[in-house]
Amino acid sequence: MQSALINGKKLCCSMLLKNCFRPLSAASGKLTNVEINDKTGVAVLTMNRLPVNGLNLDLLRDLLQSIQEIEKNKCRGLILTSASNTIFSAGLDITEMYKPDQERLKQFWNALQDVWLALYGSAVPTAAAINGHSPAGGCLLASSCEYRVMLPKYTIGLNETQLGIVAPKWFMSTFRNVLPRRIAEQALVQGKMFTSDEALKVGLVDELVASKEEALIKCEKFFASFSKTDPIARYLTKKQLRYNDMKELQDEKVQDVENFVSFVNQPTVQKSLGFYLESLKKKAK
Ligand SMILES: CCCCCCCCCCCC/C=C/CC(=O)SCCNC(=O)CCNC(=O)[C@H](O)C(C)(C)COP(=O)(O)OP(=O)(O)OC[C@H]1O[C@@H](n2cnc3c(N)ncnc32)[C@H](O)[C@@H]1OP(=O)(O)O
Repeated sequence: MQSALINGKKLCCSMLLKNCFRPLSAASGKLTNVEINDKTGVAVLTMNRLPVNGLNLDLLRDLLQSIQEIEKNKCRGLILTSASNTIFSAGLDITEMYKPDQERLKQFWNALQDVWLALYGSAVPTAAAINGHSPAGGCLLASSCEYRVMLPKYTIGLNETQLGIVAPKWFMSTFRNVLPRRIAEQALVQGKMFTSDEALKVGLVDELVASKEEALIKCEKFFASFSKTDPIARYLTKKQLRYNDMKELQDEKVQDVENFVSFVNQPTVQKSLGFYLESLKKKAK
């Protein structure tokens, strides 16, 4: 039986998951759910916008609120996962970008920036239990965490170029923080979607496991590996390592929204998004 060291105590892994979760009510919005493991202090943040966890403005706002509440509660770790059995997140909800309301489009991008800044820069250690496909924005969220565990037979990657769109610099920095530069460059220009096995091989994910329960246990073990590390020293080290990536966006936040809005509104981009949405719908029929 697997076990993990939590607060200096050796605990059987099934004990880590059974009967010890309580909801963090302030953080549970309509589209996210947060539960804290009372034994370990680890929060599980579940995206619950089914069927595909498309990141629309509302889900992004709920995610931000949840991440902030988890930080406020000084949880020992944050595990990001999905309520779906097959999709971690389908990435940005394309309907937010196709024929958009201009004011909402700005708010949408601003919300994505804020979620990224909060997750990438979180003082609480972060991990992703990737229990399904994770394209584009889904991959961005997972790659912003410090550790990733994935289930087999799914795909993950930044596929923007395949959609005729260009991933912003901070998407690319997030990828480069995880992958060797050459692999990141090749994957980004190709818009490559990695299978779970390929993702493990290149280091886009840290481990593969057979079930969501196992993924959560692995994430708990990752957090337990910090039991002898000073939490403030840990956070300040992470902060320094990620400082340049975050500063780049913080300094250019307004310009970044403008770039996004102007890019998305280009007729050729609108056309690509329209075709893509149509192809997704046809596939669903
Ligand atoms: C010159 C330099 C300038 C630089 C400036 C920078 C400016 C920035 C540019 C903009 C960057 C924008 C970045 C975008 C990142 C993204 O995240 S884009 C989204 C990418 N996502 C995808 O490509 C995923 C697409 N979906 C799928 O591949 C599949 O749906 C799935 C594998 C996730 C799930 O498959 P399955 O289980 O078979 O479900 P489906 O039947 O396909 O889907 C069910 C249902 O959901 C709808 N849907 C799926 N994904 C999305 C989505 N991302 N958005 C909206 N809707 C989605 C799908 O159409 C089905 O709907 P219906 O049931 O038919 O209504």
